[in-house]
Amino acid sequence: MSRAQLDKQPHEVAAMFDGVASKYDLTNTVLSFGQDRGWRRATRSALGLRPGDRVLDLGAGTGVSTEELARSGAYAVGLDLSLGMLLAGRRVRPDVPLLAGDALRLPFADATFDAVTISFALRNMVDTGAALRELARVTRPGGRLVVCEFSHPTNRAFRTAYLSYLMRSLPAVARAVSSNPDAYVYLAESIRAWPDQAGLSARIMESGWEKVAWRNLTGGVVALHRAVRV
Ligand SMILES: C[S@@+](CC[C@H](N)C(=O)[O-])C[C@H]1O[C@@H](n2cnc3c(N)ncnc32)[C@H](O)[C@@H]1O
Repeated sequence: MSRAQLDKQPHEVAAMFDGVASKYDLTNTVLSFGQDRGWRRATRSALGLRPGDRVLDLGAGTGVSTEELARSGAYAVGLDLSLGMLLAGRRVRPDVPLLAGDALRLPFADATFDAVTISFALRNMVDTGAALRELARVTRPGGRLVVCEFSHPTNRAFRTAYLSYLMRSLPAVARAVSSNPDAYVYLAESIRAWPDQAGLSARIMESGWEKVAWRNLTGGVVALHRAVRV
């Protein structure tokens, strides 16, 4: 897959997720060996939410990540570009507020949220810096950001085994489970091309955020980056 194919335009990304929406939650749990639940709990905990806080879950998809945030007693709202993902979410999570919209033009006033978060979606955005700046715009000064995203395992032997799983086994498993296996070839390629923990940290710092720190989950398969709105 070429770099050009990885740089998908927003309507192409939305169409790709429309195609996997019906089995998205199940496929995630299978491909991550059930680790996804722990990653979502860790994201909620890193946000330090208090009851009544307003939190935006950007790239919420089916609302599986938004639902976890609401467990803290915060008012959690999800936003996504793919109507297919939102409709699939509406069917199984009718109580989770989910809105249609684009990360680069969020339909919220400045400083609306106490906290913002994005799980496994920043990697899909054509302009990462612009999405992070737009998240900063809708967050109050001192508000928190947590990015939960695939990253790069730190142990060399584990990294080699993981890359083999990513590039060989994952597309094969996706062929058996998913309604759109090509989307999982894109997933593997986009993870490999994504910046490492320090690289993403630098990008966040350049985009309206300070006090950036990260924590690896599952040996660095996923990293949680925390930051505070300048
Ligand atoms: C891998 S899913 C993540 C869903 C959910 N957050 C989770 O943790 O499972 C990525 C989501 O990002 C959404 N997305 C990609 N680009 C977007 C954009 N520009 N604006 C809003 N959502 C976007 C996609 O439609 C997709 O539903």
